[in-house]
Amino acid sequence: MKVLFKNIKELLQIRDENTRFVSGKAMNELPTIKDAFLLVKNDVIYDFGPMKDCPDEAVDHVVDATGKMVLPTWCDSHTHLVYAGQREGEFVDKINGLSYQEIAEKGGGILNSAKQVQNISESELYKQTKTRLDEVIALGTGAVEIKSGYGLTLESELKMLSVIKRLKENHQIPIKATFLGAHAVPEEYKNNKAGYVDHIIKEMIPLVAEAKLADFVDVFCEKGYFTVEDTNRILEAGKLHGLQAKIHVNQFNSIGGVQAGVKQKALSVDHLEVMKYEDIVVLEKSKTMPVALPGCSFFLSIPFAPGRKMIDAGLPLALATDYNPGSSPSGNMNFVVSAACVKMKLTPEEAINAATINGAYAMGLEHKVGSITKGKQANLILTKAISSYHFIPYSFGNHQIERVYLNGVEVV
Ligand SMILES: N=CN[C@@H](CCC(=O)O)C(=O)O
Ligand SMILES: [Zn+2]
Repeated sequence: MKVLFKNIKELLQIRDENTRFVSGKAMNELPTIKDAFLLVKNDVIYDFGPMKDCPDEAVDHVVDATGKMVLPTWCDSHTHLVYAGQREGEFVDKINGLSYQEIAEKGGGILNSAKQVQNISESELYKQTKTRLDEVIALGTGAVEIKSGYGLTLESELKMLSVIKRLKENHQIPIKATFLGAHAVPEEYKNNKAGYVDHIIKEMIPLVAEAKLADFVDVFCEKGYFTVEDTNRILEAGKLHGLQAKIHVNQFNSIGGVQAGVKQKALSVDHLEVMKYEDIVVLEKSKTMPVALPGCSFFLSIPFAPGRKMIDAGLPLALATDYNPGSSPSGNMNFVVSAACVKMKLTPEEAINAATINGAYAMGLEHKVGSITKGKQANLILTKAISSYHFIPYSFGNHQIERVYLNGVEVV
């Protein structure tokens, strides 16, 4: 199957295959070609360049992109898409003055979602999640990471991971699965957190890894959840079973989670709303991708990750939605890109890099998606007719997507 996009007003995020991510000053560069063509052959980007070099060959389908732009689909490297029911009651509690921690203390929060996941069938959980996945694809997401962590029992964690496995089988976009058994301490272990950590290490991780249900291991390293010591122990166990780390750190407190992530060679450290000087410094010498989640900051009214500071210090940065029922009930990467510009003072170039190539790296998918590169999967956004790509983050709360293509085939 051959598809030719021609007369593209501007083709965004052109990279060679050696660019794995961009950092520091380079984040402010977004390589483009104006008046371009792009040829898809057999699901992948086969060729692209200026219109004057457009090949004159028979194709199955031509897309005339006059006035419109083409860019790689968004890479959302941090989501909790698998959950049951909703938690809008907590949203109202929050409006009425309760904090995230206070809601968790009275049985809401992650434990509320865990109860709902424990009481739902796998097929119903799959159905609810598939709807959300289809929605985010329509919003331009073309690669996604999905975590467990609302099961908190072996059976329910496996249920969540099995749902992710089925999504992988039935969807065209690359999906990575992360085991997040250490998301919260379940009710049964309320007075025995060490017992739960042991259960994760001795029973859960070996089974999950053996069944090949996860690509990564995650821990919510935070006061009231899991300590740095717990985190190190769990990540070591994950490593022994072939699971690389991607962890929740510094959402409310800087307690050494970033340092633990770097020590354990985590692929990413995510949240980072509260960053000390030493947290930024330790990342400078690592290959760990910092991931900011502006939707969570917006929804919980907590600080935004200091993205400007991190990029100015020479770091890379990725952006993700954190789509989940408690702290970010939205999987809209278009909003995330806008919020990063408005609230974190990223330029449109930095935000687009953070939401594409750097997001791909944060999932270990940079060889497959995240840029317009020959041989990468042809997961593409065709915008509406827009005056410049700055209009993408500028038009916040809206989106500029006319069509989404997966493997070169129009899906929306
Ligand atoms: N912070 C920990 N986990 C999720 C929120 C989970 C929830 O509130 O249900 C997050 O990434 O924000
Ligand atoms: Zn999260």
